Amino acid sequence: MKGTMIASAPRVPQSSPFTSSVEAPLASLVTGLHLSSGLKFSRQYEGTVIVPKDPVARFHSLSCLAACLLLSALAISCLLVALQDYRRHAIMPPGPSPVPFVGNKWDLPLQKPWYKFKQWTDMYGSLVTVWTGRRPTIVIGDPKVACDLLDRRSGIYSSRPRFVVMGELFTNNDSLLTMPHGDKWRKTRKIFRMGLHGRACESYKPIQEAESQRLTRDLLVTPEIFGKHLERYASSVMICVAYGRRVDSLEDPIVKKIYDRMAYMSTLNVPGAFWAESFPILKLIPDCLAPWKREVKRRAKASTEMLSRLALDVRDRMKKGDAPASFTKTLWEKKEGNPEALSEREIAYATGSLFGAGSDTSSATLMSFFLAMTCFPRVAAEAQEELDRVVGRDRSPTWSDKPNLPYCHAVIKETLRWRPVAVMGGTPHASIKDDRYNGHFIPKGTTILGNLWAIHHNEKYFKDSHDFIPERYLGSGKIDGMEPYPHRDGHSAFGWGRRLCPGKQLAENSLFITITRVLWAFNISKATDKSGQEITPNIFAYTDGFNSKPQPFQCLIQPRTPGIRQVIEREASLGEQFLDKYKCN
Ligand code: HEM
Repeated sequence: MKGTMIASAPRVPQSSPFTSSVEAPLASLVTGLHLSSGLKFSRQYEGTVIVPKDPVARFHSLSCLAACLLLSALAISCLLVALQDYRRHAIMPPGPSPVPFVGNKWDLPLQKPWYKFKQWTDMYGSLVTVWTGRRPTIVIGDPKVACDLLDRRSGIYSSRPRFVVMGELFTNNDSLLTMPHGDKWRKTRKIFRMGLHGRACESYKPIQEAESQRLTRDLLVTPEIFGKHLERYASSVMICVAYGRRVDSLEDPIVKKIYDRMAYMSTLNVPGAFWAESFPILKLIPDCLAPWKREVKRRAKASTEMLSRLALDVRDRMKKGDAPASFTKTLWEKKEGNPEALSEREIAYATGSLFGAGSDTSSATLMSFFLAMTCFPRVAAEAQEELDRVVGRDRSPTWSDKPNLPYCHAVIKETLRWRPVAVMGGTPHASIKDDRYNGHFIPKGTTILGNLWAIHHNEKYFKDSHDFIPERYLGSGKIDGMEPYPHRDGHSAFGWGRRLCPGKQLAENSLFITITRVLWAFNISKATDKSGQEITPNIFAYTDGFNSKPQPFQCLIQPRTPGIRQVIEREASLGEQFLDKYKCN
């Protein structure tokens, strides 16, 4: 008690930090707290204030008291927040126990989280809540629940979570993939429908056909680099669809630039790479103090310039009358005299989204098909029997054969189910309204992941789910004892509801024309090592990341007959002739 004096409230000196009528009671509380061990609290209520005599000690004492008060306030707020979170945890779907404020950060694996999420689905049920800090993510592991929420209630569950760095800073949310639900998304989505569905989609079929003829010849000449051929095929189709120009090799400067952009974008979405994702306020730090932000903006500017150049090049070719049909051409045509149409920048970004969303997904799915054919030779033999019966050996399959090839069609569906490239369901959804489902509360702003690894390997719907069995999709589609899949496609590889992949039709056409051609043309089997032993690829060896594809593996790709070899050569020359108009210097 040394160095303090007791004074009555009206005598608080004017120089005191607590002078106003509001602050005076606060002063008494502060002081009371500081000295609570030696003074009776009742004195506060008597209006007394305890002030140290010595000004330095007094300052010291007051600042300690202020710190104590702040700490106590902080502790109380933390407690209240933790209590509120505890209540939220209790009413939301179950999941691994979160640590206050940290959530399940330490439970989350750094790689291939879909495995862990499936384990949690098996433990906790079809809806699992995982907390990143205080933000909930609900992981769906059952197809019926995914359809109930993401399809049937798509008015609520069709937004995207906030992507501070990739969405807001890098693309200004001009990329459809990360665009939140709203008018801009609706307008862009409409444009995608117009440019990729129905008649537009039909107009791209000749490109897909000619490119698949070229792919078949590539596989004939250098089968050992089949993975590269599949990537080139998918890239060329996407660049043709997007800009009306094809690419002959993955070394094409345009492809390299686009791949470089995609590689950079994938670094922006790595969890934990940017503090601004957890603390969005950091986005407001001035550029001069945030080198990371300067770099993102520099790359964004270069990216916009590249995409704009590609889009403007189409417009220039249109003026010269030298632009074949393409998505960008359609957008420029719609822009003519229509003030509501997309701006130049929006056109550049809309078309820019196509390549990122469509090339890797298509080539990865085709890689999975090759893996399945290597490991399940019975299936390839069944499909070839169908192809020989329907198509014969004098020509390769074409679009008109589609209705007569149910087994091949089932192979395509089974590929999409067996190893979905967007293994976590693609970009997560987010809810825009509080909701309830099966007695659980799902608050507005919750991130929702449809974990396709759990959904497509849910044993209630798919027996022996890691076996490649196209017969699941034949007949009634209902296998004895199995629940019927709640979506008519029999899988959810293209996502759900209003966010369903707008390139689905285009992708399905690509898969049809390439898969039937490859099966018609080649025998795919296991490669052998130096001692003649068969090499069996690991059907679980897949890459990590947003799109998961098979790790490189070996297989033997051989033409089925000498006659087929000749047909491949002949058709590839016709394909090359058609593709001439898509060549760009
Ligand atoms: C096998 C090939 C493909 C697969 C498996 C696939 C799968 C997906 C999935 C799962 C989503 C997320 C859906 C959701 O959020 O519910 C998606 C979105 C999207 N896909 Fe695809 N996709 C493929 C090919 C394509 C192609 C060829 C294009 C373009 C021509 C494309 C363009 C898009 C776009 C723009 C989105 C974002 C839609 C939005 O956020 O509103 N995709 N895709």
